[in-house]
Amino acid sequence: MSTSYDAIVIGAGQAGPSLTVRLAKAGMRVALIERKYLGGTCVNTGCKPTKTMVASAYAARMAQRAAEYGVVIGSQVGVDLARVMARKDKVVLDSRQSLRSWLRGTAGVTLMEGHARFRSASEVEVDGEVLTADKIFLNVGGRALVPDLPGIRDISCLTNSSILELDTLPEHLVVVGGSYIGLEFGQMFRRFGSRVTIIEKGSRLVHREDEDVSQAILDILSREGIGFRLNAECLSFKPHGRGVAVAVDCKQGEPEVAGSHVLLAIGRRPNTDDLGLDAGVALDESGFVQVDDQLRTSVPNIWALGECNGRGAFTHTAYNDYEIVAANILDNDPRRVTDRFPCYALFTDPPLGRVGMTETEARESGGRCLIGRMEMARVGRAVERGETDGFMKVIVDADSRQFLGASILGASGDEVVHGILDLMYARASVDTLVRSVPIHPTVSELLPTLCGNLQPLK
Ligand SMILES: Cc1cc2nc3c(=O)[nH]c(=O)nc-3n(C[C@H](O)[C@H](O)[C@H](O)COP(=O)(O)OP(=O)(O)OC[C@H]3O[C@@H](n4cnc5c(N)ncnc54)[C@H](O)[C@@H]3O)c2cc1C
Ligand SMILES: NC(=O)c1ccc[n+]([C@@H]2O[C@H](COP(=O)([O-])OP(=O)(O)OC[C@H]3O[C@@H](n4cnc5c(N)ncnc54)[C@H](O)[C@@H]3O)[C@@H](O)[C@H]2O)c1
Repeated sequence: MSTSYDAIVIGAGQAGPSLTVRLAKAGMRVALIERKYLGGTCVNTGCKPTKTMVASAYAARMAQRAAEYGVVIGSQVGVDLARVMARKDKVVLDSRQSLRSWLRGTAGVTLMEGHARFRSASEVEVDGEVLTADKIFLNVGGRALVPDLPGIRDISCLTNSSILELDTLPEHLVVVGGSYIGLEFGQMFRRFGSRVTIIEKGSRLVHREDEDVSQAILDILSREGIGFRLNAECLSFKPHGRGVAVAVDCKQGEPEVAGSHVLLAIGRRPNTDDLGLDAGVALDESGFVQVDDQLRTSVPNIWALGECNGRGAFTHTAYNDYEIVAANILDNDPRRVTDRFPCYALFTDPPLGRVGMTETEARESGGRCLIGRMEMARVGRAVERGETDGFMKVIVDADSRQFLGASILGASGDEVVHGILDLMYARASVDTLVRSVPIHPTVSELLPTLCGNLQPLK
């Protein structure tokens, strides 16, 4: 016995729910299967809880700096982790609940709880129940990578999910991995009052960024009292007192870091190993589903969206995958993955807003480029806010005069970078920005000045 649908969506992450509703509104009978929490990583263990906690950490930091602003706080500033977590839990639960109401309230949608596994290219099994459909969409996302590092089975180690359940503040949090997850959690817990050491295998933080960006972030976080161990090439763990000792085998410094807690933040792996994909869907060597530019897999009528296809590891890329698939299937609009520009932010304080090429990539491209750079200390609004760390950098094609990329590390950098991103989508010339009249006093108001002083990239 099986139940037939027009479409099956596996995973209620950042693409699945929107696609489900869109297909149902087009008249299809759609089954959406989720094995854990509606909203997937972003809502439950990713963006939403972390940015809610980053907001608490920012409040703590501003309270600690209050005297610099002439604000007097009577007693010592403290952080109540239980209340930080309760605030985070409310934001997460509200979001999950509103998603549930939306899906339950949409005619044509059947929401199923359970783990989905393929039986054949058109049949999926959930807890013994078999579903069939002509069209199947994978939105299964990913989870923290926890490799079998020496000693890891002898200790208790946190991931981005379990750290969100802590009820006491770590005395000394050792973070393994100096990229998005490690830096966001590292700065947050430092501001809550933990001692924090970040261990990174590479020679610098956020290695995808330009060296000046990596260095500036290291300097900013070091000034907040975070310790770093770079070049930690040979990692191992062992129990130590009530905590963990992490052997780092660096070329210099102490060979071991002992902490009360360890957070592993060394990347993600796709949830494709337990889907029964031997039904024929091709994976790459890291387990990501292979897709074409319109997100079709190697099996006709199976699509893969979001992090599991290896074409983006962000909420906005997963959501754009939904837009691409819906446009192709329902609107006869051939949208493609390669239509989008890479963009993301690192939500440290100050944040890093990024779009398009780095300076290094522009140099490697061999094209004729222009570069502009300005320190945040020159930006009036940053001075007024007392947040002058960082700099802005733009890269422009010298021939077309269109933007190739930008790195905005500084106050509101995550927002300011959209001024450049919008112009990239408009295929507009840098001169459009140079001639614009921005609002004073904002950080964005310095973009025309920055872009009016471009130099050849050597
Ligand atoms: C700590 C952290 C912070 C982040 N911060 C940001 C940020 O600020 N901005 C940003 O853009 N991105 C951020 N990300 C990345 C972002 O969360 C992910 O890229 C995004 O959630 C991926 O969405 P997705 O739809 O591909 O998958 P997911 O959101 O992971 O959803 C997949 C869903 O599929 C379900 N599932 C898996 N297998 C099955 C199965 N066999 N049967 C049924 N259900 C299944 C899972 O339970 C899950 O609910 C962050 C990630 C982390 C870990
Ligand atoms: N702000 C955001 O948008 C945001 C925030 C958090 C996470 N994310 C998403 O989550 C994904 C995963 O983030 P991440 O930070 O876990 O992974 P990552 O792949 O970005 O970085 C992993 C880091 O760990 C280091 N590393 C790997 N093995 C190591 C080892 N044995 N010892 C020490 N260091 C080691 C790597 O050199 C690298 O710097 C990102 O790709 C991103 O898409 C996004």
